[in-house]
Amino acid sequence: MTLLLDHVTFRYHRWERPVLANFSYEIPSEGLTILLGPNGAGKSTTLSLLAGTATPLAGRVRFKEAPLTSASREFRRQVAWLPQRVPTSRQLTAREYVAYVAWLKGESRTDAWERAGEALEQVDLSEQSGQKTARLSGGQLRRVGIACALAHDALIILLDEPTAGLDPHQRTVFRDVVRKVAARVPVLMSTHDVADLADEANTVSLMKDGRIVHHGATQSFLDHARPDAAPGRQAESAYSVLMGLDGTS
Ligand SMILES: Nc1ncnc2c1ncn2[C@@H]1O[C@H](COP(=O)(O)OP(=O)(O)OP(=O)(O)O)[C@@H](O)[C@H]1O
Repeated sequence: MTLLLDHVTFRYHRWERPVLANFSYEIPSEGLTILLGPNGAGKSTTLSLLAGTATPLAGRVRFKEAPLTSASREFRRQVAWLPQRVPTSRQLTAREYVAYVAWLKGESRTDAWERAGEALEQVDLSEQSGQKTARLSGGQLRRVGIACALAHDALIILLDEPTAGLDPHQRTVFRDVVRKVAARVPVLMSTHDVADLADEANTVSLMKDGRIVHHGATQSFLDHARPDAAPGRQAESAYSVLMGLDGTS
C-alpha cells in the first residue's frame, strides 16, 4: 500500500509563500508513524493533502502508484481521515453513527450494523455503543472516529492531532487503542506533543518549516538524545537536538 506526496507544492493564498515546496513524503506501509513538529510546521497541511481534502498547486498525491484523481473512489473507501473534530451527528448513537458511515462507504445495511458493533468493541466502546454521540467525551468521540475507519476496512488511517485537548487518562486510553489498531492497519498520526511518541510508534517523522528534518525508526530518532538526558526524557531530548533547540547545533 502506498500513499505519498510526490514533489508537492502547496500554498493557502496565491500571494503567500508556499507552506510546502517540492515536498515529498511517503507513509510507511506498516505500524504507527508519528508526524511530529511544532505549531505551523505543516503537519495538518500534509495530512489534508494526503487525505485529498486539499489540492496541490504542483506535484502529485499518489495512491497505490496512481495519481489521486484516477483512484479517488477507491481512495475514499480505503483511506480514513480523522480531523481533530469528529463530525458526528449528535442525535445518533455511537453504533448508529459508525454503521451510517460504513453504509456511506458501501457496506450493506446489515453488514454495516454488524461491523459497527465489532469496530466499537475494538476501540473499547462496547458499553457506550447505545449512547447518543452528543453524550460522549472528546476522547470517546475520537475513538468513534477510529471505529468508523475500522468498520469500512480502511487500508490507511490518518489522524490529525487526535490527542490535543484530551486529559491524561483519555490520552492513555486513546494511545492504547491506536497502538492496537496500528498493528493491523498503518496509521499516520500528527502531533506537536513529544509525549505522544511514548514507546509505541514504529516510525517518527519530524517536520519543521514545511520540511521533513528526520524520518526513520523510533530508535533512530531516540538515538539523537543527549547522552545525559534523564531517563524517560530521551524523546524530548532527541526532539530538541534535531530541532536545534538545545544550543548544541
Ligand atoms: N487555512 C489556512 N489559511 C492560511 N494559512 C494557513 C491555513 N492553515 C494553515 N495555514 C498556515 O500554514 C502553515 C502550516 O500550518 P499547518 O496547520 O499545516 O501546521 P501544523 O504543523 O499542523 O501546525 P499545528 O500543530 O498548529 O496544527 C502555518 O504557517 C499556518 O499559519
